[in-house]
Amino acid sequence: MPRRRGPPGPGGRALDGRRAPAADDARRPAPAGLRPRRAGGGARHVRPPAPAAPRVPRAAPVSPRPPSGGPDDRADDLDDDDVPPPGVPASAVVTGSSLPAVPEGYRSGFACFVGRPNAGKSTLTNALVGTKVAITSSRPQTTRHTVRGILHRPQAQLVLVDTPGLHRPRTLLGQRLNDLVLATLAEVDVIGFCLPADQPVGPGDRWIAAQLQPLSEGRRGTPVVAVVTKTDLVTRDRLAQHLVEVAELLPGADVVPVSATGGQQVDVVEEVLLGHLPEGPPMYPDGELTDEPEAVMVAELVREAALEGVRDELPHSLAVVVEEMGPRPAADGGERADGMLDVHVQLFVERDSQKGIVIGKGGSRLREVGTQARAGIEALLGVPVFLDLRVKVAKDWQRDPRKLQRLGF
Ligand SMILES: Nc1nc2c(ncn2[C@@H]2O[C@H](COP(=O)(O)OP(=O)(O)OP(=O)(O)O)[C@@H](O)[C@H]2O)c(=O)[nH]1
Repeated sequence: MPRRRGPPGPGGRALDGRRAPAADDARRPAPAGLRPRRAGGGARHVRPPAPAAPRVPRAAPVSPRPPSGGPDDRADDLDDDDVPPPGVPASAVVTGSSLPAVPEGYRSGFACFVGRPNAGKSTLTNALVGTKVAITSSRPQTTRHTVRGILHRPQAQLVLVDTPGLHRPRTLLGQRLNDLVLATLAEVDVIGFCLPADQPVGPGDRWIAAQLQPLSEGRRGTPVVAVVTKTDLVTRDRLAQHLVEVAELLPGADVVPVSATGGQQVDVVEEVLLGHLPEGPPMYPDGELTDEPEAVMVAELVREAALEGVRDELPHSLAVVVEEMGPRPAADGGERADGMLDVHVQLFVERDSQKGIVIGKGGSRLREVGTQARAGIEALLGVPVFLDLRVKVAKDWQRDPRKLQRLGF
């Protein structure tokens, strides 16, 4: 049976299905490594331009399996056949022949949000982009890979890189996520250090500040902006005190208080970040809001739904992989008029007891997760979706290098 791929990618669609106006050129950046190649010349980037190539599949190649409607309650361990190869396909650049003129003084570049888990980085990323490109939850360490959201302004383009929360790692996964963040920080033009106003500046923040110091003082001299998040949760007095603590932690840095959920000062964060970008042409086509592969976005929507209402260690133990995504054939083997997609998703947990929680009594919880996730996926893809969720145990995957690799970390 041939492997199937996902539907053609809807470049620029966000997790809530919103899509900016279509781009009039066909440039696509490459997500491998932080820097995409610049469409308009590439002078600022080290990598040589890739040969022009067709759009890459946005769904990970996956192992075929028969469609099925219900949860799989077998307690299997992860093995070579269980997980498809790591899910983020390398993209490629397609260079447009007629690029629009870039206004004089146009700026473009990367900003990265960094901070402790749960500091509000993803929520702020979504607020700045104006749509949902990253999943959020009240559970710490929700973000597990770097997510790019793209802001298009008449005089500038800002690529926001939302990173996993920096923390003292307790597992190999935690270590890998920290390494990913530190590698990202070394490449961006400006760093937004998020410090939630409702929590005192603590040892975790001081540790992050120490990681940032060599970057801001090094050859690149990357500017650090202190972004005090969740200001709606504290009184004015508490906020004033917090701002003083932050200014002491990061002497000389711009400090911007913001409430992403309340929409207060989001424009100021944007203005300050844009002010630190170098001059240069846009890197992404107009209208592109994210370069997340579709299969990753689908898996993230399922994980976001599954995170609802679970406690303790379970959020950390949950991993989600899209195994297969493809059009459901009509009865005669041709194409269905409604374009329905079959989407097969595997949820991994670390222990049998966790599996029971995720599935729920008689499969009730998994059904709820499926209903919520399906709504999000249908909004994203714009077609009806048959969503097949299965739960498996991949014992201690967060600490197992082989399993981590199979899960894309
Ligand atoms: N009241 C309030 N809540 C916020 C604000 N920003 C984020 N939150 C909440 O804080 C929680 C964590 O937000 P995220 O954006 O997921 O935090 P994060 O820093 O990306 O978290 P990790 O992925 O764990 O690193 C969520 O429940 C958000 O709704 C804000 O401005 N005000």
